[in-house]
Amino acid sequence: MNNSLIIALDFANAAEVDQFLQPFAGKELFVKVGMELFYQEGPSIIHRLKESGHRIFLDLKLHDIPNTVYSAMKGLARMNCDLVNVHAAGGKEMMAAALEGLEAGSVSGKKRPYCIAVTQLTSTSEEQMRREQLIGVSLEESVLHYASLTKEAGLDGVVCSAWEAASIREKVGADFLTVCPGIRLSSDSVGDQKRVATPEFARQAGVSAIVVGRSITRSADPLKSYEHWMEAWKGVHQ
Ligand SMILES: O=c1ccn([C@@H]2O[C@H](COP(=O)(O)O)[C@@H](O)[C@H]2O)c(=O)[nH]1
Repeated sequence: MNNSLIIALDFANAAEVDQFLQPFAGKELFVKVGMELFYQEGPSIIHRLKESGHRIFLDLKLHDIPNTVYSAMKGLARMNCDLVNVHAAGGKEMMAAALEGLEAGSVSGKKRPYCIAVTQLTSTSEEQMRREQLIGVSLEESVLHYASLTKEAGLDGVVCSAWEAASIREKVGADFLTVCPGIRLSSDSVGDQKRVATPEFARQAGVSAIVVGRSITRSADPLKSYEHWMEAWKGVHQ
């Protein structure tokens, strides 16, 4: 899990995924399947990606009452993904239920998937959080609070921006996963993301894994772009 670059497969259907993955034939990637793709293709896309040897982050960000999340996670566990997630805003009881569901549904003899919680979306700014969520502390304090709740619920880590990763590691522990989207090269457009960071910054902050979508998936040459990203991200890890 550590030092991974996870490609966000934000595509409308399996045909688009196949087209994107064509130049990567023979490479074993770490990919993220989110709502857009999963809601169209369902579990079959997970099975296909697994058959090709890819590791999978199933990014469905569950957020509901504990009983519902327990049952949903029990079902998702059967797909044997590597990483799944919930929203920390659902609360400690909901997060603990997610973990119980995962353990109950996991394929026998296999380790359950890692389970992490979204703190504040990387598309949320501090000003927006204060105004819309009526949270009266700084964004970093809010993220740290959610990270502590997540740890207390027994989960493996959080989704956060690279800006909060070092404080989270300091507060919650170095083995607690920090999975960070909102990563951009300095030449990339930021789009809808608010808390962005470069891969170099993420690496220096000790981030466990970065999630990269459009910078690779929308590039004219995705394989070249991926290799460039791997160099920027992994360079110093080697
Ligand atoms: O806080 C979050 C949680 C999830 N995401 C997801 O990551 C990717 C980022 O894609 P880019 O194209 O690199 O912006 C996307 O799938 C989001 O759903 C996030 O960005 N922030």
